[in-house]
Amino acid sequence: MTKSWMTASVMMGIIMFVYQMMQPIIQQTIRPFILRSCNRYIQRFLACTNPYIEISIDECTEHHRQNGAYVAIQAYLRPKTSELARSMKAQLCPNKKLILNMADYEEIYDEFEGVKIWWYVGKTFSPRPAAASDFEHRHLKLQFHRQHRELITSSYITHVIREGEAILLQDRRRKLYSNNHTSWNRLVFDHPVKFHHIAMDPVKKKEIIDDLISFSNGKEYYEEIGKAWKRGYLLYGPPGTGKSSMVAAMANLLNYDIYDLELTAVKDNSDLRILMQATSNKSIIVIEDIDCSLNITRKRKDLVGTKDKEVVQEFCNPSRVTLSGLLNVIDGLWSASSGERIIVFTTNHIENIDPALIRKGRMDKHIEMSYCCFEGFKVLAKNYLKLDSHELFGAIENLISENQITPADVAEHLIPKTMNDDPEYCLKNLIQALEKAKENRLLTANPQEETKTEDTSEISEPQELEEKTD
Ligand SMILES: Nc1ncnc2c1ncn2[C@@H]1O[C@H](COP(=O)(O)OP(=O)(O)OP(=O)(O)O)[C@@H](O)[C@H]1O
Ligand SMILES: [Mg+2]
Repeated sequence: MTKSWMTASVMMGIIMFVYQMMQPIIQQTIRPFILRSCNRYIQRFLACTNPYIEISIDECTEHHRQNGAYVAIQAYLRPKTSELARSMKAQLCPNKKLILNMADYEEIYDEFEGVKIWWYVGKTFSPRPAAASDFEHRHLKLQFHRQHRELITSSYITHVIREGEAILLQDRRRKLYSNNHTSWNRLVFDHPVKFHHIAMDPVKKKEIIDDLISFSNGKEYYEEIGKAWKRGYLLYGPPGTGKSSMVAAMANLLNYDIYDLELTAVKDNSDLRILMQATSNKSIIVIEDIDCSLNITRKRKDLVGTKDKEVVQEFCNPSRVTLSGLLNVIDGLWSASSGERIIVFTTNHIENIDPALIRKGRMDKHIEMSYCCFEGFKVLAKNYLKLDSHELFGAIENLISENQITPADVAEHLIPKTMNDDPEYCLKNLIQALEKAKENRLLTANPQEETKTEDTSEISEPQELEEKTD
């Protein structure tokens, strides 16, 4: 009996000794291993019982940059936030628009193809922030039932980001860039003109709008046919017929920036290449008065010695940009970039432009901006006088069909000059000007019948215009 007690005591002593020896190993490896295994089983158990999946989108990337996906999702959620959230954060944008985002820890739901999805704004804190701004880390968490995993990961997230980007594009302030030798200066582009302000044949206007919209929605189509996603427009017509206004209306319709390229400020072809490469997608690159910008007019040699304003300008022009340089840069830009771009040339003298510059494929659509027609007048009367009809419209219709008057001239007569100028007064003003122009035209056609000489109409007559434009 005593012997067995002694053996047991020795055994206990050995066990205690071995345990003491093993303790550090148990603490450092075995215990964490057991805990990790338990944790994994707990996680698995929870995953079996919790059917929801979460996706987290951080506000900033690892390099402390703003995460584009977060910004786009936030924009997508804005309409739902203002409708559903109970706690929101208000922010004033540079365009003076108030936007509402979800406040921290707020949750809202969304629905996609009949599936319910929850969005939640979470926040974590850095124990050792590198900077004060690094202390908080916000994230958006998306939660959905696991049976919709395929739909959410393959379609919903793409849909959210695409929609969010479209909202951001709509909200952003567009830019107007103008160039010096090799760089662009940026201004906010706030021109208010829209297509409904443009006076022109309504059928032609609709055709242009449709063309622009189908271009801007044509990413897949252009990919499919293997063509760079670009389109060229040539706007031609007399001064004051709305060419520059049309470019602004195009930018407003498509939400594009405008690069107003002044070729006379560009030293040579290589500087032109640098400038063109610095333009961004979703933009209109416009070269105004292309025929006077460069030494590229077709009749340059024939015109030497004349007093034509453009010819003088042409020979004073220090730019060494050439026609072939311009063609190479345009074609190079188109073939090097797949982005959405429009290039517009405007001119008063289409006949002076080298056909190579405006051939189809470079300038896909040639749009003539011409004198004001009656439909155009109605647009201007609506814009300036808020008139849809008036008893004087009949007289104006007849007079407009007999005269060539630019929309700029019509606008000038319609615009009230004082607070007391009512719409009828402005219409009478226009009628008077049109009658004077008609009289003038008849006199010029038949000088013998000259009776009055004091006419000083501001309206351009066809003969005068031809003199100016030749
Ligand atoms: N078609 C038009 N529709 C509405 N307004 C027009 C139109 N054409 C001209 N205007 C008015 O006349 C002003 C001058 O027009 P705009 O500068 O667009 O003409 P333009 O064709 O570019 O002339 P230019 O050949 O001299 O550059 C505009 O600000 C606008 O108020
Ligand atoms: Mg213009």
